[in-house]
Amino acid sequence: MVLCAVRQHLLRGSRGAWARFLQRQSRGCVYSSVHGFQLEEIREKLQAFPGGSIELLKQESGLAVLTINYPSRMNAFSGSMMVDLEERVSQLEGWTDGKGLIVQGASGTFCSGSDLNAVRALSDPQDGMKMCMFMQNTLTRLLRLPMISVALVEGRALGGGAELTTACDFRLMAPGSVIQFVHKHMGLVPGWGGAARLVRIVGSQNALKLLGGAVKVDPEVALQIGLAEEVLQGEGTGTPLQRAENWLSVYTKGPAPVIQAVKKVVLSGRELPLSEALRTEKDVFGTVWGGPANMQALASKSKHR
Ligand SMILES: CCCC(=O)SCCNC(=O)CCNC(=O)[C@H](O)C(C)(C)COP(=O)(O)OP(=O)(O)OC[C@H]1O[C@@H](n2cnc3c(N)ncnc32)[C@H](O)[C@@H]1OP(=O)(O)O
Repeated sequence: MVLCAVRQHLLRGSRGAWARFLQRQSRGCVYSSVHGFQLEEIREKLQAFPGGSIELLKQESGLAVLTINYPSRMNAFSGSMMVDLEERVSQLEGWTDGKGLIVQGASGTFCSGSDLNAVRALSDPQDGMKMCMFMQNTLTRLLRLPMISVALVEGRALGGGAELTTACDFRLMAPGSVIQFVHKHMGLVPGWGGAARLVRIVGSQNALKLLGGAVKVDPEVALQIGLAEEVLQGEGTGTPLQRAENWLSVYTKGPAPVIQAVKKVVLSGRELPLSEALRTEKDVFGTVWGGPANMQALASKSKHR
């Protein structure tokens, strides 16, 4: 089992509840050496397909912006960007002040999936499986970050790009944007965990329609089926990113330990059997009970009218 320094840190001290949750969930990853997954080997293979980057901007407010940046290929994922993403997720795992995350694409479009040049070169099934395991691990860790995450979809989210949106807690769509699981047209199914997550977000009937028909999902349909939370209307009220930040700020207002605890209890409820989820909730509760925010609220005799 490869365990990065950040997650080793999480396994210690005051973050015991979260550490136990991650332990139960294979330390946040799905695959390890037990499954034939060799992190360094696949990293090296992916690095052979360079281009683009994944930018991370952490703000003092506790909000971070992750940008998929390869505009000349409509922000397709090169191999080196897959490695970049894994590194950025590690940085976010170690961010004690983090409360919220927005994932966006550069230059007004989200992401057109994996870079078809890399896909062609990695068309051997064994390589495909390795890439798939690598991205499943990374996107699972992204979804399990102890902060509230939003995919800001402008332009197109295609293939792996559509899968990436499902690794966030919420999806906000700009007018005219599209989420499309184009895999069927490529003779594929999702491999980055997008199908499993999509079923949990929109239900199996809707997921079957979206994957089976490679349907172009516009914001209105996305709202109807619960894929998107909101369409970011409002010309003249700032950029889509500013509007997404405003939307997210409602949920990230307050001290980081409390926001992180909220995400942790929801995540354990979503992922664990009830008895285990209840035990995790108790553990997380113990980290905020009698904590600074709790004591301050009690001292100010707050009323919730
Ligand atoms: C498990 C993962 C599964 C996957 O993700 S498989 C990949 C699924 N994605 C795709 O098949 C997207 C293919 N691309 C397209 O359909 C179109 O390029 C797209 C995104 C609708 C944009 O169309 P247009 O606006 O007409 O622009 P365009 O086609 O001229 O594209 C601009 C430049 O971007 C490139 N591009 C777009 N998507 C790419 C991709 N995924 N991999 C590699 N290159 C890609 C495209 O080749 C073009 O480059 P160039 O200007 O011809 O050098």
